[in-house]
Amino acid sequence: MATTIVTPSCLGNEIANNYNNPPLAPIPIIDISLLSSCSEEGENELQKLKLALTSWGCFQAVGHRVESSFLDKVSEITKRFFALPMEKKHKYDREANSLEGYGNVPNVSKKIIFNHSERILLKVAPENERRIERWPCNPTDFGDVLDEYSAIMKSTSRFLLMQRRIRLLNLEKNCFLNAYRDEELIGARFNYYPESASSDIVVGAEAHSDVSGITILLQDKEVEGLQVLKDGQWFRVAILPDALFVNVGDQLQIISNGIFKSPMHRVIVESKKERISVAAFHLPKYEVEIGPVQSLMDENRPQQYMRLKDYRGF
Ligand SMILES: O=C(O)CCC(=O)C(=O)O
Ligand SMILES: [Fe+2]
Repeated sequence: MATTIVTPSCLGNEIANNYNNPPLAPIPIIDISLLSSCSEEGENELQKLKLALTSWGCFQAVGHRVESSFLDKVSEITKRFFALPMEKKHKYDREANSLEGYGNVPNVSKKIIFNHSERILLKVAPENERRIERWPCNPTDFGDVLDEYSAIMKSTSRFLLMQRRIRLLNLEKNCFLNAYRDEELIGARFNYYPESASSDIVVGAEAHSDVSGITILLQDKEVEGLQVLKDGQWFRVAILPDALFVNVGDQLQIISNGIFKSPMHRVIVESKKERISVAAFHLPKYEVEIGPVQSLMDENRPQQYMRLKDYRGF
C-alpha cells in the first residue's frame, strides 16, 4: 500500500538526502483520550492535532487505551511469523495481480541496499472480504490476535476521522467518513527488516507516502528506523514506548483539499539489528469516488485535486 515507488531515475535525489543520522523529529505527541473533551486541555490538544496534521502530517498517539501487553502480543506474532523458515513463509506468497500476501520488493541499486525487508499484507476489513485461508496459521494465535487488532484499528481510525477533526476545521459532522461512504477498507501490513551482514546503508523501505486515508503504525519498541521528510529535510522518528504513530495518507490529503499533509517517509535500518513494524492502512473502498470536501474549497483555496476513485498513488 505504499505509493510513490522510487524509480531508478529518482535515486539521485534519494542519495542526496542525508541517510546518515538525520536529527530527531519534534513530532507532536497527542493524547487522543483528551480529544473528545471540551475542557481547555481538550482544546489545546485539538490545536496541537491541527498543527500536527497540517505541518508534519503525522503525530505520536498516546492515551489510545490499547493495552501495552496487547501491543507486545502483536509485535510478538509478527516476529514469530518472520522467524519461520523461508519455505513456510512462501506458502503465503503474494499472488499475481494481488497486493495481498507475503513478499518483498526487489533491490534496485548496487550501491545501497534497498528494500531490505520482508512483508505480508492482509486485508482485514470489510470482514466479508477477508481471505482467511491466506492468513498465517503459524504462529497459531496469529489470526486471533490480528482479528482483535483489526477491530481496535477500525475504531481508532474512525475515532480519529470523526468528531474532533471536523470541529478542527469547522466542517459538518462526519464529512470525512461520508467521503468514505461509511465503509472502509483496512489492510494490515507486517514489515520485517532483517539484520544484514553489510555495514553499508540499509534502506528498509524507500521514500514513499501512503495510499491510505490514515495509517496507524506500531513501531518496533527497541529499534529505530522510521524517518519523515519535512520541508526537504529528513528527520528520525523517535521510539515512544506504546505510542502509535499516526500519519495522514494521500487520500485524506485529497479529501482535505491539501490541508492535511500526507508525509513522505522511509525506513533506514541499522544493519546489526532486526526490526519490525505493523501498519494498519485505513482507506475508502476502491470503488468509492473521493474528492476534496466542498466546504474546504473557496476562492482563497480552490480545488487542488480532481475527484477520483480506485486511487493507487499520485
Ligand atoms: O516500518 C516502518 O516504520 C514504516 C513502514 C511503512 O511506512 C509502511 O508500511 O508503509
Ligand atoms: Fe508507509
